[in-house]
Amino acid sequence: MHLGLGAPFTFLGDGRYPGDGGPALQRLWVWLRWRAIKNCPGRYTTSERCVRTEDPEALLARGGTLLARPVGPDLHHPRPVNISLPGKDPIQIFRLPGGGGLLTYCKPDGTFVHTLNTESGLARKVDALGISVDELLRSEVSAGMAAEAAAASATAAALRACVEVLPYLVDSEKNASAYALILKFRRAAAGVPSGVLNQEFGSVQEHASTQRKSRRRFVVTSMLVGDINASRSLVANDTQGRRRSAFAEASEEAMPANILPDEASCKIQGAFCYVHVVEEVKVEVNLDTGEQGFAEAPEDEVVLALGGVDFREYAMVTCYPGETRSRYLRHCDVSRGAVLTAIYYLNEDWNAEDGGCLRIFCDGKLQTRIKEDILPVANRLLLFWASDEVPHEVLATKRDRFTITLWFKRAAEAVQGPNFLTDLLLRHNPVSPLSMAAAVQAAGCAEGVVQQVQRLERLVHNMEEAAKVAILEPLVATICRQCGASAPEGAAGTDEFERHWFCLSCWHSWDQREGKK
Ligand SMILES: O=C(O)CCC(=O)C(=O)O
Ligand SMILES: [Fe+2]
Repeated sequence: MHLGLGAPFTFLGDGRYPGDGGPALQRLWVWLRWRAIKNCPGRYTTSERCVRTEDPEALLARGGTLLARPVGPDLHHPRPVNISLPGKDPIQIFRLPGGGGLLTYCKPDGTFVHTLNTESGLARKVDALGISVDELLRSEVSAGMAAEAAAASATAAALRACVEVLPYLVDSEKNASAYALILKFRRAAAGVPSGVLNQEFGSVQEHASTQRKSRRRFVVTSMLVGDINASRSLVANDTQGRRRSAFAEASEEAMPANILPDEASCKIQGAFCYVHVVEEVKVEVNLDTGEQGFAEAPEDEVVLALGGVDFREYAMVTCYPGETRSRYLRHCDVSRGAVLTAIYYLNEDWNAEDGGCLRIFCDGKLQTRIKEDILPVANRLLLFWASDEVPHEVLATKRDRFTITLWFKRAAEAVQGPNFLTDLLLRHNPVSPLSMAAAVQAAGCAEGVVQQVQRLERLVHNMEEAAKVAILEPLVATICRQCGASAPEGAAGTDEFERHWFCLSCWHSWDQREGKK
């Protein structure tokens, strides 16, 4: 039997992660019934009783996913990696030919809980377990045929690259991005001799370790795009030749901080920056201005509009697969309560024939006049207001199309809504150099609320997404929206404060004030 390593990436699963694994994973998928594990994209578990008593190797053999143990050398036979963590059930991982894997918890009563993992799901799990990806990859098949060896090394390189990037992302970024990262790296890896890949990824890793804490986000983009240089800020000339900075105050320190996080506060080489903002100008990024522009940055409407934008949502790496001619119909980015959309494109050698333009329409609900078609070429940063003034759509793409998107929002927007505490801790980041507490303070929250945010931040620090949700949800349900007290005895508000929780003492002080009137 041949496992078809020459045709990897054929996993279809439930259609949410096409290509995020190989034929062996697909075979497992159709053989047993799997259900998604909550908050763990690309990971599934099965409740089929018949496999509970079957160890992973027996299960894989019975499912036709594993060949009989080889007699001679050099047959495709994955070996398991065993992991024992103190206080946890032992884990056994089989990485499957072509990508993805079976991860099994071995219970003390002799039963097994099997999980099916797409390649990106596996990458996230490896990252969360803190195990060495090399160890896992050593279990990768060593294939005899050249084409198969190349495919196997492409999947291995992609997995390694993804696992190296993940520690620099926060949980929600990991969840949103791992799949796109795997696809991106795999494409980069296919056909590239592994020596070259190692060089590329190696240098990033070196860079990453020196920058670890302070500039994590920079690491990610620099890794993906390669030619983005650290510098100060984005300074631009508008069509009248006036120098303008799209980003905030004219102080060197505040400048990169206030609107874009570290990675984008850079000199963007060869990029165009379309700022569909106050005036409809197309501004070209001046490549050589460096810092000189700052002092002249005008106190104009752009600066005003971006003032108080203290939060951004997590960075989202997106892939629009070419295979399915993916597109995104006309819409405005209003649902997130953001002020500014920033999209960074990652596609080398993109041509008009590849489709996938971002089409921006002229302002107006029924307006069909096209303002601009923007090719998603590598290293292009696109900024536009996330308002109903900028209707746009992504035209059908013929190639896989990769982007990183950030939404920037004002503090007041970020702390709205009954679930704002969970939202803050799971989906939002303060714009550097603000700490979360400082940003929440700037949003006008009471000191008690700021302290709760700090406490909860510490509590869930370094936890996996699912654990964070499980811990935060019951805790925040009874925190007073007004003063931040933990108040199981309180009561929810009404009308526009429906589902907002308030402590008895806050209710009491409002009652008193009402009484005095
Ligand atoms: O990828 C793009 O060019 C735009 C995507 C978009 O409009 C969105 O995510 O809201
Ligand atoms: Fe959009």
